[in-house]
Amino acid sequence: MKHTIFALASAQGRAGVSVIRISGPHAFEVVTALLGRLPKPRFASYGELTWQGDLIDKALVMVFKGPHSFTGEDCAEFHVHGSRAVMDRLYHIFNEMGLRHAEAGEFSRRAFENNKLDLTQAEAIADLVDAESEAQRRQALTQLDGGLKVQYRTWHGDLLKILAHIEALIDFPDEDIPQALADQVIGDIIRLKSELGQAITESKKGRQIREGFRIAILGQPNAGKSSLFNALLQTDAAIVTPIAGTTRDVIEAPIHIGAYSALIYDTAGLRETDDLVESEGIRRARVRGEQADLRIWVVDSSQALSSDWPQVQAGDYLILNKVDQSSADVRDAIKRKLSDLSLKIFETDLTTEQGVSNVRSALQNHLEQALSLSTFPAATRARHFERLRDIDLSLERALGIGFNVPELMAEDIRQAMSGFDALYGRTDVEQVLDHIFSSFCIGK
Ligand SMILES: Nc1nc2c(ncn2[C@@H]2O[C@H](COP(=O)(O)OP(=O)(O)OP(=O)(O)O)[C@@H](O)[C@H]2O)c(=O)[nH]1
Ligand SMILES: [K+]
Ligand SMILES: [Mg+2]
Repeated sequence: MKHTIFALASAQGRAGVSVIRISGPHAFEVVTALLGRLPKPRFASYGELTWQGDLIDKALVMVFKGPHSFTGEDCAEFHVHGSRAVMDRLYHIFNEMGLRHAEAGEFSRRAFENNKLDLTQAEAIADLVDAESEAQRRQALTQLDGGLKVQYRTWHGDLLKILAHIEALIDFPDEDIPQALADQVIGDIIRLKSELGQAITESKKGRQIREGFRIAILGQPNAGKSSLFNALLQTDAAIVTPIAGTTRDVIEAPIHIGAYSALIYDTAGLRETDDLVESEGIRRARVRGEQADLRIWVVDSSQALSSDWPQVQAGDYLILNKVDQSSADVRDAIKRKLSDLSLKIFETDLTTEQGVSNVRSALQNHLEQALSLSTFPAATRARHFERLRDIDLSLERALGIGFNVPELMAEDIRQAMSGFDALYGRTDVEQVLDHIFSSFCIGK
């Protein structure tokens, strides 16, 4: 028989009220033992929790009868005063009663095993708990609501129909295959493949929303990169000095921009150097630049641009900094030199933060455009992206083979279908499930 498990469902630490959740076959016995009665399911009931004649706390108690509960098992919630002492005493009693403290993600895992959630929804719970930005919250909620599940089921159903048609056609000798039906099958695969292609593109945005849009600040030493980093974050997290080569490691900080979460990176100034430490910092800076979703180049506009600079690409931002020390003519010359690249150019004086608000509002517009989703919800995790890509490849193969060898085509369609099974968690091996649920927090 399954263990009855318990865990704090609310945040750790001292609080006005803390919620302890228990789930499993003995949940109701525990409530009856402590409260002296079993409240009507789904109704809050206030009373004294006592154990062996000792009053533990006064609490609000709710019970949920399985399968009409989060985990699908009998569940109970104790809303107690959130002190260390109350918690310690209750945990001790639960242990005495033979309950076990839940592992990370164990409540959600039980919900999944009892078919209360599929894997996409379980993942959405973890995301919702972790959500910091408005976009992350919306995305997780849509997914929890079954947005991805419904989409995947629809595609899975389409594949099933396609497979049934192919199997019907397998029985025809080549020359007798009804062409209209064969054409329809091919047309259906092409349509599905294009929808999938769109989902794969969107899943990149989904990941940027979930993990944070990565913005790298790059440029030569002393251009003012760390000054910009600090100005955007309104902190002094990065060291700013007149010494070229001050920043060595990549400094990363989360930043909220409108409804979105982003990660911003300050990096070492790019130059030729014999210094071992600095050159490692520069290597890391370049890597960040390549991986970034957006690059912001900072230039000291009072200095002439060296010939090997900048390595800007279309779509990058260019900050002409130190306008207090440069002339408009020089800045215009730089702009002319770079005019064939489509860059967004800004002028700043970072000692007074002049021009920073323009950069900030451009970033907000940029994220709103880059991350607006056409088909909501988007797949947000690498796991989804990889599976969708595999499914797409199976369809590609099926189209390549066509009705030359319908048996092989059917096999590819079956493979695509099993990709969706894995996405809802129907066929995934234990290991994958362990991996996914262990990343949850305890009490979820
Ligand atoms: N006059 C003037 N000085 C600035 C401006 N922005 C930054 N500085 C100064 O330029 C120097 C270098 O600034 P940092 O922000 O450390 O430059 P960095 O690009 O991070 O430099 P490294 O980390 O060494 O590559 C500091 O002394 C800043 O105070 C500006 O707009 N005008
Ligand atoms: K510096
Ligand atoms: Mg710096």
